[in-house]
Amino acid sequence: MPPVSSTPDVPLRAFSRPASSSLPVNAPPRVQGDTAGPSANPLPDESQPRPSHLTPLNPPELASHALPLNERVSVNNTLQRLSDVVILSLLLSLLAYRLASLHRHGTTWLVAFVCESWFAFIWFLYLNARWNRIVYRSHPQHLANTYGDLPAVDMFVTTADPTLEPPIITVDTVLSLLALDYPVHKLACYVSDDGASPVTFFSFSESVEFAKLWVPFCKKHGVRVREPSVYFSSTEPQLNSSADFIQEWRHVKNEYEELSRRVASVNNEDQIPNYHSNDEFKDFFKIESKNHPTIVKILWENKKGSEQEGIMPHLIYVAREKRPEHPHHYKAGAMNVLTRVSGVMTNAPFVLNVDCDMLANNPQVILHAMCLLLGSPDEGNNNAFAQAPQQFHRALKDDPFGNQLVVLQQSLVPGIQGIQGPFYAGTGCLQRRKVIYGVPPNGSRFKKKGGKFFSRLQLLECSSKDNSTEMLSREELQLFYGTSMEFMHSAVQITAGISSPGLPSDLSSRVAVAEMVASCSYEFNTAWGDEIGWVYGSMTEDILTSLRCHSMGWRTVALMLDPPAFLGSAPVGGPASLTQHKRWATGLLEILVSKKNPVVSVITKELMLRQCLAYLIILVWAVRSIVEVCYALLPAYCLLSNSTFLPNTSEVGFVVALALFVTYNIYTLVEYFRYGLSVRAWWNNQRMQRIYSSTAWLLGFFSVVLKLLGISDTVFEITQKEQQRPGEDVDDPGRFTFDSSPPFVPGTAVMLVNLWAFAVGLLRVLSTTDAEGPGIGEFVCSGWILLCFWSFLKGLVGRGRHGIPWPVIGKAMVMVGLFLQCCKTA
Ligand SMILES: O=c1ccn([C@@H]2O[C@H](COP(=O)(O)OP(=O)(O)O[C@H]3O[C@H](CO)[C@@H](O)[C@H](O)[C@H]3O)[C@@H](O)[C@H]2O)c(=O)[nH]1
Ligand SMILES: [Mn+2]
Repeated sequence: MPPVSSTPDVPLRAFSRPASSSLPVNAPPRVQGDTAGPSANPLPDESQPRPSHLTPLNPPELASHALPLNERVSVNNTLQRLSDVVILSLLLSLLAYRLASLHRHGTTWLVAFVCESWFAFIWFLYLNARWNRIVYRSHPQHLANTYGDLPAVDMFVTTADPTLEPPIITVDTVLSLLALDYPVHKLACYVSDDGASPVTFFSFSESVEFAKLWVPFCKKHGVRVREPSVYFSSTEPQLNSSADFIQEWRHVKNEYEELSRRVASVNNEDQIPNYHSNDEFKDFFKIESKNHPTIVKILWENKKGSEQEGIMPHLIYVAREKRPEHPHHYKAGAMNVLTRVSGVMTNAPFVLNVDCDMLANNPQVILHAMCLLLGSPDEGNNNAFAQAPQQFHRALKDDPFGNQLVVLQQSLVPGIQGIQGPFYAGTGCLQRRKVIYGVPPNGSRFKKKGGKFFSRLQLLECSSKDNSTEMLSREELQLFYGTSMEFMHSAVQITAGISSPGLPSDLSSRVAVAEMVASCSYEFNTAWGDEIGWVYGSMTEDILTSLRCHSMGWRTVALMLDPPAFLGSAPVGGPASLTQHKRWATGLLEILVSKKNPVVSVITKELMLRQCLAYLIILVWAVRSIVEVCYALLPAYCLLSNSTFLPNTSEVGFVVALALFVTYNIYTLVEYFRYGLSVRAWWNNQRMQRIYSSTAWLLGFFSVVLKLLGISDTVFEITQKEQQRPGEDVDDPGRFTFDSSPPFVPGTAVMLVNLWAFAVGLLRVLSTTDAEGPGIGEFVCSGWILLCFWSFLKGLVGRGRHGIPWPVIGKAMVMVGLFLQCCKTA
């Protein structure tokens, strides 16, 4: 759905829409990428001197008469609130009924009571997060009037494995960033390659020549989607296009096809042309991806005074040092290295980061984001970052793996925005560099000055305001930032808000320093990974880092644009989807059981209570699995042991349970309709929710338990990125696939148990007239679970990737046997 414009009836809160803005909300000025002619770029023409009456203003000093950069709009959601309350009341009524009749029933009622209390708690968390809905509209056309001088932005892209993440995907993503509508000399793009792969490096060095064609082409013709594979596969020149345009279009297309052919033809270093004779590659000779020194390469420098100045932004390749004996902290470690490397090279006050498979889909994305971050405190100066929701391209129809997150995000993000703001999601986010350096928002101080670091940073802040950094000794600064003088200097500029960092124009002179700050011992005895940078200690470093930001008292804002700001790829197939959910559940539980959990931050820091409750929705995923599995086994248990866990049809409680079942499903269904989705998408999400919770989330729970017991550490398993697999599966890519990884075992067991129980229960009903024992409710519930696990049922008879492997079935059988034993002894 168009996220913002679908709410035309909303009352405006803070600003009224200025008469001068005739553009539709958030719509890009031009969307025809295939017609010739310059795009209606809201940026000031860089070649023209600025009119003298437009004085450039620094963000904090924005004049009050300036046209608003954004509007804050609160959405009327009375009906939503009402439905949320109705469902909560039904849940509470059911609980009350259970409590009142507990003495008449056995343990099954107690178990049901505990599970349903948990569900009521979860529902309450959702209710809280959806209560106040806020959306923002941004007006990039007003930026040109207000800001002659836009702040610089460093763009980070991470990749880690050329097999799971084919380099062409990363190259395409980078091309889409380089071509964004933003002054070229204000941008720099840094690529982190955790695989230290010569193939990835080769792909990038090959892409530079094409980028020099692509970036000017996009800007000249106002191309809508600036990722070449998407652009060329979805656009043809229109009939009325000029001959010149068509010729240019063909040329660029051919060059792109040539580039992708060259990149695709290289799978290992032996296939790289002139690999051994080319000096460019000598850093990669004989290195292992997990054991090598830092490699920093300037692929393109937008050099002042050179012939090609301004053709495209800087492009820098970084493979940080890796040694087997040093922990690398996965993506968080990579992001921290990029922060430091860019700090000593370009040191932009804003940082944009995306995952390797997440293309910039809206060329004005940075401009829109700036509208939410610049201006007066009212307008965005107090926002730490602008986060775009995760949206996906080439998404499978009807969301067969329930991982396109449409409803989850559309319903929660505006709600959380009404509290302290959306969470940092690891990708598609423009943030202030000073927030990464642990600087709290203006005027906000910690209630409890526990950490030495923060009081020192405050000291740092006041000392640098009067421009005398001597107040902090070099040793003290080192404790935060590490030993590099150059980096410390750059960090002080950022924390003090000095806008024009006096960095050398010659990037190559900074390579040696960059290599030093990218070494793996650099962070020893510093605040990196804790109070500075991306936070270590969780597989979901994004949420942990997000939590620190909100705990400092920052607000954040969602970047919901139409067309969407960024588009990523959602995993396809059972194994990849479950791997991702397992990592998320693991990482989120790691946060919940750590000292950095939000409950602690509410008490000791500036995290708002309601924001903490919003975080809990996701942090409890792994814990939820235990309850969900219990509840999924409950009907089977009753059918097998001839008992009940639901009120029978003659009791009032039955009506409550039925009403709950019906309202909940109608509520969620209506939600799917509201966002333009189908019944099938709704069902897929309902059933995948049940599948994730008894497979991936459960395994996530156990990996954290093992970590807490010190038995094994948690690992970041990279998601396989979408790849066109010719031949196989093209007709049914949405069909569930299996492999022998552990998450499939509990899922198979839950399915088998319910299958067995349903059959046993049915036989009993047919053979006796006993009025005691399970009733319609237990049958419906067990049948519902079987429907949810239908793909597992099909997996019993499926072949190849569509069949559950025998070892998995075997292990599941053992679990089923144990469960049946429990039912007997009960
Ligand atoms: O050691 C590593 C592992 C991963 N990555 C990169 O991290 C990104 C995300 O990895 P991916 O396997 O695609 O995970 P997703 O589950 O798709 O990512 C989501 O979840 C992650 C946390 O679990 C966040 O970091 C991501 O930003 C968020 O998009 C990719 O660009 C990887 O190249 C690294 O740079 N180094
Ligand atoms: Mn990803």
